[in-house]
Amino acid sequence: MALENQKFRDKQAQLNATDQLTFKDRLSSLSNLPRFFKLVWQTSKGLTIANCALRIARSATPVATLYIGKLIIDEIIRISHTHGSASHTHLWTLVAAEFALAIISDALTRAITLMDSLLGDLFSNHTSVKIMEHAATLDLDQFENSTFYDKLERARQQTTGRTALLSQVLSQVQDLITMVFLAAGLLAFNPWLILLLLIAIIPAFLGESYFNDRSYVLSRRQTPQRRELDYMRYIGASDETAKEVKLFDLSSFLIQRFQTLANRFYTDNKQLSIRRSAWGTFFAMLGSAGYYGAYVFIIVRAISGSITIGDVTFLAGSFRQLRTLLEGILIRFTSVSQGAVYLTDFFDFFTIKPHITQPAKPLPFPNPIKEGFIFENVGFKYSNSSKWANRHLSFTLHPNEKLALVGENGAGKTTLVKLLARLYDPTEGRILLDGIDLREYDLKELRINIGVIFQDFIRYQMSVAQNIAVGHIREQNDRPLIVSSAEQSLAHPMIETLPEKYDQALGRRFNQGVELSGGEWQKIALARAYMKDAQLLILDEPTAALDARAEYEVFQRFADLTKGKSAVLISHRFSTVRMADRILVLDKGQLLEIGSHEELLAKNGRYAELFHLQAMGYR
Ligand SMILES: Nc1ncnc2c1ncn2[C@@H]1O[C@H](COP(=O)(O)OP(=O)(O)OP(=O)(O)O)[C@@H](O)[C@H]1O
Repeated sequence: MALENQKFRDKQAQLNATDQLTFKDRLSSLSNLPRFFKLVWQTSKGLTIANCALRIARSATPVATLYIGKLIIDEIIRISHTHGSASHTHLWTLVAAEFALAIISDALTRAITLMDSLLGDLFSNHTSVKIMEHAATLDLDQFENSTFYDKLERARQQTTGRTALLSQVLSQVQDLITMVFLAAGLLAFNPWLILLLLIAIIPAFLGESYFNDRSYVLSRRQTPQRRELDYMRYIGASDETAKEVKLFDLSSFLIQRFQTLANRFYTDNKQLSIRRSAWGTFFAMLGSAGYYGAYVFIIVRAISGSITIGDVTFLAGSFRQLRTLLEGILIRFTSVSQGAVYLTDFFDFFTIKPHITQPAKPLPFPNPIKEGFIFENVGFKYSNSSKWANRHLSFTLHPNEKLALVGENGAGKTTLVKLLARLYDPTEGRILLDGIDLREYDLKELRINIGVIFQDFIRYQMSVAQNIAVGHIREQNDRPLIVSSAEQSLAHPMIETLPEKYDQALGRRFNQGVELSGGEWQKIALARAYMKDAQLLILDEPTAALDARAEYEVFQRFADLTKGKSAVLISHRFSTVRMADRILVLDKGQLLEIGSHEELLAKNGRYAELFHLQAMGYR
């Protein structure tokens, strides 16, 4: 079975527009259901049990109602044969029983709907949390891969879409039990009726099955476009993009692109829907023919006197209900198996494993760092690119050293610091810390000891305090630490001017949020770096948005604050760069020069060239 499952998965992975799922694939996708129910069970044991119990009770009511109906009719005929002289008590007792049953049955249906919706909401929350938890363990590299994104997207859809699957499977079981009761009556009368029923239903089932396959294949093929459509919808109407959309007058460009995509969806879906509807009508006609065939048969038997009028109503009622139920079950089978196929995507997401993981025997991070970080012929290639972003990098970042990275756009500066923070592992070569491969160290400790602020830091739509605390979220309640971090990054005076100070909500997305300027945001982001006592501080263009005075002050302080620590700075401003102990010049991912400001000027190489170029601009 495991092998079968694996084969099925492999097949899923290769699925493209021309592939179709066979009946066998559908059946094998049902093997996802036990895992699915395990998740449901984990969501709420109480609600799951209550739901099942109510459904079992509800499944017995249709046959009981029909049978009481039959007894009522036979009783009426019996009384009418006596010209009304027989006692009516039994008749009214039967009517009262049917009435009570109708009320119970309605109440059960409503209770089941309630249970379904409660359990569905909880299930959706539970699986969303699971997805977030798992996504948090994955590598940055995996997030940058579009196949991964499609998987994540499909898994996300499952959290809400699959709640329907839950009630479908439970209804399926409930209807099967109901059918057993009803079929028992029909079988006792004439087994051929059951055969007639099957002949009437099977074409409809096969048709439904075929069209569900087609719509699954279509929807899978459309996943990337759907993401693009959502993206268009987002940039067409969001607070973050409104400024540019207005200034560049992008709305008609975006709308046109949205419409082209949306129309393509519509055309593809329309063709399928029309074909589905035409065939559906034909199969429904076949079903009706089967039903009326059986009806005629029952009537003929009643005329010949072999069954009572009560039997006719019971049998015709049973047959009609069985047909509806069986049709429902068969049609639902296709959507259940389709749902189960989608579940494969959901469970597949959880099979994606990160590569950057905790080593089997993690070493404690050295404190203090004694020999520093040594790059040994390090090279790195992004998995979605054939180009080397870094290559042949060999240098040492000494303890307490302030190293600046310089290079043109795309030279590989950010990539280098991502390797230092182990957001990626080198494709070739290795990075040593105190003589031991970085991969040997405890990952959590490593992240605590290396503080990084990237140029594209996130502006969280949360309070000022929370925006700073994200630098070391464990300390989110340590207000004095948050304030002192803000003082160090020079954000404190600005925060003091905000109406709610540290509790001020930032960003416009939520009520009463305040928007900050680019430089103010940058000071807040810088404060994150001071939240933890990291031994290596990495600032990737930390001051690009700061004015000249603020930048000067930040770096005056930075030198003080990073005493006894190593720091890596990325900057395009040479006024900042020259404050570093050494400067590493990168060109196309490779090390071109390394040395102090004076040494590199004396060398008169690329650094000197870039420095003079910028200095000229100020003269
Ligand atoms: N996530 C990614 N996937 C694929 N390629 C990437 C990715 N990020 C960067 N690159 C590529 O790697 C190379 C180095 O990029 P990197 O961001 O390290 O440059 P940088 O020196 O920091 O540039 P800048 O000064 O513009 O910030 C570039 O050619 C870039 O196109």
